[in-house]
Amino acid sequence: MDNNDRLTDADALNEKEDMSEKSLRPQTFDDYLGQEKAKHELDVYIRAAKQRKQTLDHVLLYGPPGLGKTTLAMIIANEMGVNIHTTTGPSIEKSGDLVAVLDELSPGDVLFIDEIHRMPKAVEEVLYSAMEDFYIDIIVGQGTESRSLHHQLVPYTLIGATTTSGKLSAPLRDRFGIVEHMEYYSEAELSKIVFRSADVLNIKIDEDGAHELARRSRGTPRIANRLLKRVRDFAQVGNKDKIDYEIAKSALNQLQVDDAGLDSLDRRILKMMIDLYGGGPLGIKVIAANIGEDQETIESVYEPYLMQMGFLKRTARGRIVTKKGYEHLGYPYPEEEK
Ligand SMILES: Nc1ncnc2c1ncn2[C@@H]1O[C@H](COP(=O)(O)OP(=O)(O)OP(=O)(O)O)[C@@H](O)[C@H]1O
Ligand SMILES: [Mg+2]
Repeated sequence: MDNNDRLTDADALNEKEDMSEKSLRPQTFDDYLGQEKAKHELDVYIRAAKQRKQTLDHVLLYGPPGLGKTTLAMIIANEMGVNIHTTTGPSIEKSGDLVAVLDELSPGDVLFIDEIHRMPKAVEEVLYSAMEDFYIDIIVGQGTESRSLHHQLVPYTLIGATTTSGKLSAPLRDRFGIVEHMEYYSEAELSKIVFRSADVLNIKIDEDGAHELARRSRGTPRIANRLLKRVRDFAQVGNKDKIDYEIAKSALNQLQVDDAGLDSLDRRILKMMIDLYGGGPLGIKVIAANIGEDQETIESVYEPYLMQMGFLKRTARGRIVTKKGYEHLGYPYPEEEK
């Protein structure tokens, strides 16, 4: 099965969906639901920076896809009253690309680098001084003729986003004054997000319908929004003018999202571990090889949610399926020592 088509895949969207995401994207802290800790801290730092008439310190946002990192970066720029320039780690191939991006900034602007852990090492090293002291040493000429030019930059705020902070080198990580971890959303928060999105998209949904969607959205707003649109299709075709519990439930079942929000690939991981390896312990490489997904995706997308749900546990010897995981799949739990 092509994993890019998976409904609960929170990763990058095609352009069409991205367009409608824009209208769903909250613009202010008030509209940005959940993430109370990050929101509160950022609100304090932003107000303090504004009072001092300084740029905001560099911010690192990390957490699984679809939890609102890009949205939060845009809100930060918005609340600071500055422009945001957006790029991605892998698209900055050479240090020259980075210089070009930095030279476009006006004083105080936000530079948002998505997937910052995938920036080439050579570029990353140039970024160190650009972050710390707002300058870059540019090497001109070749061999013995080469010399370095001190290139001054305007003060700016770098916001980096990454799905796993462990992928970031220590020197880069240390240069972020503010580090915020994005949490999975609670059902109550996701319900509110579903209501807000339904309102924006002109979809009628009742309390129980919204709750059912929220419960099965992997704690992830992007998935909640996507499921909402698909469930609306089922409601429309079934001649219902409002999404209620029954429609939400039957649509989500047809979409193969189970009542813990697990999709077919989540379940395949657990099943494989039980059927082939007695529930573990298993190394991440073996899991990735058996599932046919790359290790980074397993580690940043699937594993965090399975662990959050308590279906998977990390031990010193590797990953194991928990009793709760066995029970969720309807397998008997082998009671000997695990
Ligand atoms: N706190 C929130 N409140 C309401 N809607 C939200 C919130 N966070 C995210 N969303 C919705 O979820 C969508 C995805 O969020 P966003 O693109 O910011 O995620 P991301 O963390 O940047 O994901 P990725 O790692 O894939 O880049 C947004 O378009 C928005 O509609
Ligand atoms: Mg993003």
